[in-house]
Amino acid sequence: MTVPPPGRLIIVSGPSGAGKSTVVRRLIECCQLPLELSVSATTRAPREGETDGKEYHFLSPERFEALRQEGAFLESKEVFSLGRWYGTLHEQVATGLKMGRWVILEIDVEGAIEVMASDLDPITLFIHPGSHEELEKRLRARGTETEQDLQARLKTAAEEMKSLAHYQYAIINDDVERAVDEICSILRQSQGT
Ligand SMILES: Nc1ncnc2c1ncn2[C@@H]1O[C@H](COP(=O)(O)OP(=O)(O)OP(=O)(O)O)[C@@H](O)[C@H]1O
Ligand SMILES: Nc1nc2c(ncn2[C@@H]2O[C@H](COP(=O)(O)O)[C@@H](O)[C@H]2O)c(=O)[nH]1
Repeated sequence: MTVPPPGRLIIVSGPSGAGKSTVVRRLIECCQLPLELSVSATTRAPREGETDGKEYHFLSPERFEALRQEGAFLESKEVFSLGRWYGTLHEQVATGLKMGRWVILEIDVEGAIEVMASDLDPITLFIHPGSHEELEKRLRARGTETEQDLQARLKTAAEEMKSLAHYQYAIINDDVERAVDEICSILRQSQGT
């Protein structure tokens, strides 16, 4: 039986609305590496068009807390301080890495810093849109948040920008295809290291 080459862990963080999901989706489509997204668990409600198990595992607060108590999460955070939890499941990561996949965690800064301190040796990327004005424009255009939620996301964004120095690479997502090319080159260069 052939043993697959070892997998890698990749962390993608950045303010809500920076375009992380858009860029990661495209990266997985077009970068010739065995990339896969780790599907996080969350207690937030699904948005229109989101499917359980695809964008997230949508859980009740009780189920999420039970999993937390069991130690099922590599990390979990109450992102935006609005009572909604998000977490990376150990099993998602372990299964992907064992199969030689390059597993992408799309997670907030606090969760990312926790994973950086582990022995998983992640490649770390911080995606931002170039300006706070552009971020607000994108979040408003996406139209998925209430005004209260949007304001919480913008406030958190200002805080998250201060953590950019914790990351190995900062990517400006001013153009999706350009950002994807840049990230794909970074990942390819790290192959074999
Ligand atoms: N380079 C870009 N230029 C203009 N609009 C963009 C760009 N990249 C993404 N967008 C748009 O910005 C919005 C936010 O993108 P996306 O949902 O991917 O952000 P995100 O960082 O994953 O947000 P969240 O953290 O809230 O999940 C979307 O409507 C998306 O189509
Ligand atoms: N610490 C973690 N943060 C996570 C995880 N999954 C997503 N996120 C972060 O949440 C925000 C908001 O996501 P949205 O889908 O509600 O727009 C996003 O910016 C991610 O940074 C996780 O498992 N752990």
